[in-house]
This record gives sequence, structure tokens and C-alpha cells, in this order.
Amino acid sequence: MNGKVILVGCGNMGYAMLKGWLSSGKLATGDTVVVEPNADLRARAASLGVTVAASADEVDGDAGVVFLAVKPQVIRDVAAQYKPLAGTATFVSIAAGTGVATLEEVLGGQAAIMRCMPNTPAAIGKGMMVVFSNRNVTAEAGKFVGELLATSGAVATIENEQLMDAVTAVSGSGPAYVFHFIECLTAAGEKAGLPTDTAKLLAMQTVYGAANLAKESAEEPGVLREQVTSPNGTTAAALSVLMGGDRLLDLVSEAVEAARKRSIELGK
Ligand SMILES: NC(=O)C1=CN([C@@H]2O[C@H](COP(=O)(O)OP(=O)(O)OC[C@H]3O[C@@H](n4cnc5c(N)ncnc54)[C@H](OP(=O)(O)O)[C@@H]3O)[C@@H](O)[C@H]2O)C=CC1
Ligand SMILES: O=C(O)[C@@H]1CCC=N1
Repeated sequence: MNGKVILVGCGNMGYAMLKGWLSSGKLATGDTVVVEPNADLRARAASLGVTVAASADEVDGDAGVVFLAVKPQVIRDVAAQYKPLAGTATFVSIAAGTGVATLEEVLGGQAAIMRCMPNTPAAIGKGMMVVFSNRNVTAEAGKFVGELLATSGAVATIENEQLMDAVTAVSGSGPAYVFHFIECLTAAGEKAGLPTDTAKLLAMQTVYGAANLAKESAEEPGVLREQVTSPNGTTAAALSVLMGGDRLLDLVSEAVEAARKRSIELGK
């Protein structure tokens, strides 16, 4: 792949991905340019050894891939600043909701555009990255971007762009649901009498261990759940609260639907 990787926006998600790319060695600092108007965030990126810039004016034309990691509310205006690169570079947007058609309006119908929905565990190589590509993305560029994203975790592709809103609601926003579950389990442990630090350790390690077991085991999550649940035991007592009347299922489904709808709104 010729040209540099330009990361436009180095906030929460951009920085998480950048760390994955650099720490894997897949991307050299000398091949990476970060554009970020916020001076503190620019300094944070610079401390990783990459070239930094405050605005698009400071970027030369040597670009192979342009990652757009800015908020959906500003992505049209920001993408327009990089239109001169659309003839040669592949654009990858991570913005929730914003469709390829919107970016094609800004960058032109011939522009090579990919959408990627990452999540923040990318910062430690445990992310979930879901990709959709328009017809103009070459096999070479798609392979390069796929390999780059793979340094941040698992990569899946989708052929139906409309599913990106559901993807966003499940894996894009999903880490926040899990972090909140850790907060809730910690608070419940405290209420049950555990010291705060102990409750937090138990909650975190339990989510970590259960997620790893679910991923590594050949068994379905439901079977693993049953293996914890002794007849008439403590787990059965707790699950009757969570699963009774599909309480947790309904709550999670409602939350995912709210996120999916918001993703659709953000794309308008
Ligand atoms: N956070 C997450 O977990 C995930 C986020 N996303 C998507 O990633 C995108 C970024 O989200 P997130 O990282 O959370 O947001 P942040 O606000 O943390 O990061 C965006 C950064 O882009 C900067 N920025 C604004 N204008 C420009 C510009 N013209 N050129 C370069 N940088 C600019 C912002 O600076 P300033 O604040 O000064 O405006 C900010 O530092 C969003 O579109 C979101 O939908 C996708 C998946 C997960
Ligand atoms: O909350 C958001 O809108 C972004 C997209 C997915 C995760 N964070």
C-alpha cells in the first residue's frame, strides 16, 4: 500500500485504534500522520512518535488511507477538507450512522470508501471491528485496511450496509453496557457488605473470566450458564430475578433498539 495512513480525529476511539496499530508493529510511526485540533490530544498522539498536525492544511498529498474518526455531527465538513485526496486514498469512516452515500456526496462517486464500526477494547487488541466497503475499494486497499484493523482485534465484514446501525448498537456501544454491568455488580456487592475494592475486583474478574470462557469454550453461553446453576442453589435464585419474565432480555433489547434508532438518526 502506497502512502501514509492519516488519522483524522484522535479522541477516544481514534487513539484506541492508533495504539493498536503502532503497538502491533503493523504501522510504523513514520508512516502515520494524526490530525487533531485539540492540543492535549495532539500531544498525546505525538508522544507515540507519530507526526501530528492541527488541521488538514498541514497535511501533504502522500496518503494511502484516511481514517475519519470525528463525530458524526461534523464528518461532512471534515471529510470535505480531504476531498483532494479522494483520487488516490481510501477513506475509512468510523462515524456512527453516517452512510457511504453521504460520504460519496462529499468525496465524489468515484471515491473508495469503507465504513468501520470499532469499539474501545481495540486499545488493547481486543476490539470488534465490523467493515463495509463501497464498490470502489480495491482488493489491495481492502486487504491492507483489514490487516490494520486486525491488529486491534477481531474483524468481520458485512455486505448489507443497513445492518451497520444494529452492529453499532451491539458491538460499537456494547463495551459501555458491560462497563455499566461491572459498576452495577460492584455496587450490589457493596450493598451485600463487601469492601469497595473487593467488590470491584470480584465484579471485574468475573466479567473478564466469564467472557474469556465463553469465547474459548466449545459450549454455548447457555450451557456455560447451566454449568454454574446448581438445582435450587444460589445462581438459580439470582437468575429467577434476571430471567424471570425475560426481564434482562427485554431491558437489553430495549437498550439495543434505542442505540440502533439513534444511529439511524445520526445518519440523517
Ligand atoms: N467512542 C467509541 O467507543 C466509539 C466511537 N465511534 C465513532 O468514532 C467517532 C469519534 O468518536 P470519539 O472518539 O468517541 O469522539 P471524540 O470526541 O473523543 O474524538 C473526536 C476528535 O476529533 C476531533 N476533531 C474535531 N474536528 C476535527 C477536525 N476537523 N480534524 C481532526 N480532528 C477533529 C475532536 O476535537 P474537538 O473535541 O476539539 O472537536 C475530537 O478530539 C464518532 O463518529 C463515533 O461515532 C465508533 C465506535 C466506538
Ligand atoms: O456513542 C456513540 O455514539 C459512539 C458510537 C458507538 C460507540 N460510541
